[in-house]
Amino acid sequence: AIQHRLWPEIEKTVQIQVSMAKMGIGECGSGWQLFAEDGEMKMYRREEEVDGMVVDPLKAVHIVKGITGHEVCHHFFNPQYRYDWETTLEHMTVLETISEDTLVFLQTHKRIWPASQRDGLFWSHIRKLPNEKDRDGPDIWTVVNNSTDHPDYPPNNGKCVRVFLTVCLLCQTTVDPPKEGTSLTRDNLSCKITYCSVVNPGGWAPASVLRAVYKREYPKFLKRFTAYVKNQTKNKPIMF
Ligand SMILES: O=S(=O)(CCO)c1ccc(-c2ccc(C3CCCC3)c([C@H]3C[C@H]3c3ccccn3)c2)cc1
Repeated sequence: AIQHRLWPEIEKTVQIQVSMAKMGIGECGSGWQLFAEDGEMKMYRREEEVDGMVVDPLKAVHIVKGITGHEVCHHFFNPQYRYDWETTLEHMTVLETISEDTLVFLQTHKRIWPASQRDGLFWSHIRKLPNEKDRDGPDIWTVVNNSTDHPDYPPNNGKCVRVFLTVCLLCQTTVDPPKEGTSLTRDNLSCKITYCSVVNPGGWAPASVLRAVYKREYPKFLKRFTAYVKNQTKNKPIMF
């Protein structure tokens, strides 16, 4: 197949992001502070600024029962579900369908006072990865989102400030085998979700405001998104 212009960047970014997502918090370099915890969900951030702007990297780990990594990534990647779970979204369009596993999105997020409204333009790629720990075990699934350019939508030419983001959702499914002679049900499934994101707000916004927004929005986002996937899949056949 002919190679798309973004393919080399996608390949490299996915490898880097997946290897970073696989690292434990300890290995990931120091400075991670736990800033939110809710049951199995733990959220860490590092306080970092670039040109005086808050770009705090975020790493969240969550363990959710009853769903698979494929189901989580499927609902995160596909545009048709996004308005159901992404509450800060004002508008979303797919600018380009590079392939069935690679899309280019343009999204505007609801304005967060006193910051000006933001939009994001990024490629999104979904991929199944071999399970290196357990060759017979379920595959690992990932979605990587990374800011990119598009000739028709240059940054900051309308009402929105363009954010620059890199996001990696990495999902590892675990199956606890059912008792002899009983069939596999969703009670035998659990999924370890690692969500990493770095969002550069693109234009100045008060650090205190941004950190308050992140502290409120990220836990809400991950809880709402995982609850959405559980609800969407509970009466459907398991998608491995
Ligand atoms: O995981 S994704 O790819 C899912 C596709 O939508 C993703 C996630 C988050 C963002 C995003 C973009 C802008 C902002 C801010 C920056 C200054 C003012 C708006 C925030 C901050 C507000 C925080 C936030 C955290 C989680 C969810 C939404 N909102 C987040 C974009 C994409």
